[in-house]
Amino acid sequence: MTTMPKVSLAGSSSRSAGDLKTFMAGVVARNPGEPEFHQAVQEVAESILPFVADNPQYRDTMILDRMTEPDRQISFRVLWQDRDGNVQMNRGYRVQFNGAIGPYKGGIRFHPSVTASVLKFLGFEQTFKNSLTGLPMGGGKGGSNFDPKGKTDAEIMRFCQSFITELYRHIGEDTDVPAGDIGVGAREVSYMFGQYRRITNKWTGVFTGKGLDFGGSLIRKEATGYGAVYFIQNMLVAAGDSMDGKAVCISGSGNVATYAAEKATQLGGTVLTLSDSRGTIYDPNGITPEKLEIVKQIKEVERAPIAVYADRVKGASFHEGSRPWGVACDVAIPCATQNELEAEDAKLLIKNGIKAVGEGANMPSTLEAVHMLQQAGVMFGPAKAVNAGGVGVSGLEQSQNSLRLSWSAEEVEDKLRNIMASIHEQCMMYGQDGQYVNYVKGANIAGFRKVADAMLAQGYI
Ligand SMILES: NC(=O)C1=CN([C@@H]2O[C@H](COP(=O)(O)OP(=O)(O)OC[C@H]3O[C@@H](n4cnc5c(N)ncnc54)[C@H](OP(=O)(O)O)[C@@H]3O)[C@@H](O)[C@H]2O)C=CC1
Ligand SMILES: O=C(O)CCC(=O)C(=O)O
Repeated sequence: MTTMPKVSLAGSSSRSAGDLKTFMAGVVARNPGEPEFHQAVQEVAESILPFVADNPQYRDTMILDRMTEPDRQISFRVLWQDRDGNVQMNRGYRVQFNGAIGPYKGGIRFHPSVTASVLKFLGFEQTFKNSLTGLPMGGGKGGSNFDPKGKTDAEIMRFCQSFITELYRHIGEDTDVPAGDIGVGAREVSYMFGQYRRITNKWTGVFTGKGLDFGGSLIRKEATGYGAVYFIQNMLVAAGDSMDGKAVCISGSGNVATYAAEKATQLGGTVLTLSDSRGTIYDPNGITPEKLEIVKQIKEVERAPIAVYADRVKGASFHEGSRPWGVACDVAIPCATQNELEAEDAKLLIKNGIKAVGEGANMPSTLEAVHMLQQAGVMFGPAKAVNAGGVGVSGLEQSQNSLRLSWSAEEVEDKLRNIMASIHEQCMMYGQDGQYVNYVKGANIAGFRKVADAMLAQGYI
């Protein structure tokens, strides 16, 4: 039997096993000025460090420290021409966070708030999430501070083409397979895929979330929202309850929010809210399937603000600048962006008798809010488990592309349901704390083990 020598890292002072404060001091020293990344690492470290302390093969190799360091990250200049003929410049990024268990996989985000810190937090989270799906996918994330809002279709296309003219050399079906995220849907993925194909003269499954006529998978568009609600349904069933008859508050009105609302309604819930960066719409009568078609028309076709819903639907109101969390509900599904559910919001939810929170967005709750909800005994599903259905179906899209096959919607949704049930089981296995299931701990430990074991088996990587 061989023994691994101990590893030390620049910026990591020696610490006793399980010492969160010293661990985080090392992370902050190595990654200054990256608050979102620090937050994501801390959320993981809080539950993993005690587990690592009990397992010498992880403790002595400092594997968690190693997992906080991306395999590589690149940033590049993106020049594009606007509608008036002016040259505009943005910054593009790809963080290839961890490739131990498969090709890098994760979305591309176009939003003015994109920074290296935001993409590192997303790539770190993605590594654990992809591990939980059971599919061979490493973690990555990319994007740009480009703001697609108000841009013409031609401007979007020129930006996507320019972005890929640099990024194409770093991605590939067996290397790194991007997809959509905030500000990047089928339109943007298709422009990027087209430019990749033009440059390389290859048709490969290098992107997921493509158009259905050229390799996209049925149910990919719906997968993140549907998967989130399947996960929440699993949590409720495990507690002897179900989604049926529940009042549901959802934030956001993009891809994840829309299809979370659709599935929650199909399972018997009543969706009361949606939102966007301008405010919240409240519909006390519930957003029925017919009204959800109005939402899709507003958001997917007209690309207009969700406030328009209140102009078109009798009884609905728009609340400028407010979040949905003050509306009394049984289930809350934050589906917009990071840190959109803070301590004050958690307090309101608890006061109004919330039963379950499932994170559809990535890291939508602050650490303080998570702790408050857990201490109040609320079922809390973390993003890396709850929203893993999107990347799960992306993995299925990769399989279909490799096989040169297309599966039916029923077949894909069946597999999605199984993936979400399996993630729920893994969380239960590692997260049971007496009567309470700590899904944060469960998801972190289950996701961590597979990646850590793969890294250790592959040597010093
Ligand atoms: N798409 C996917 O498959 C997956 C997405 N996710 C995560 O889900 C979340 C939503 O992504 P997705 O639905 O794809 O993105 P979309 O771009 O389709 O929608 C984003 C929604 O969030 C709102 N939003 C964005 N930023 C803010 C903000 N600062 N404050 C309030 N509202 C905001 C947007 O409003 P507005 O239009 O006004 O900006 C919009 O309604 C993200 O965290 C993403 O990382 C996770 C897994 C997979
Ligand atoms: O489908 C994918 O590859 C990525 C989805 C994603 O970006 C995410 O899970 O946050």
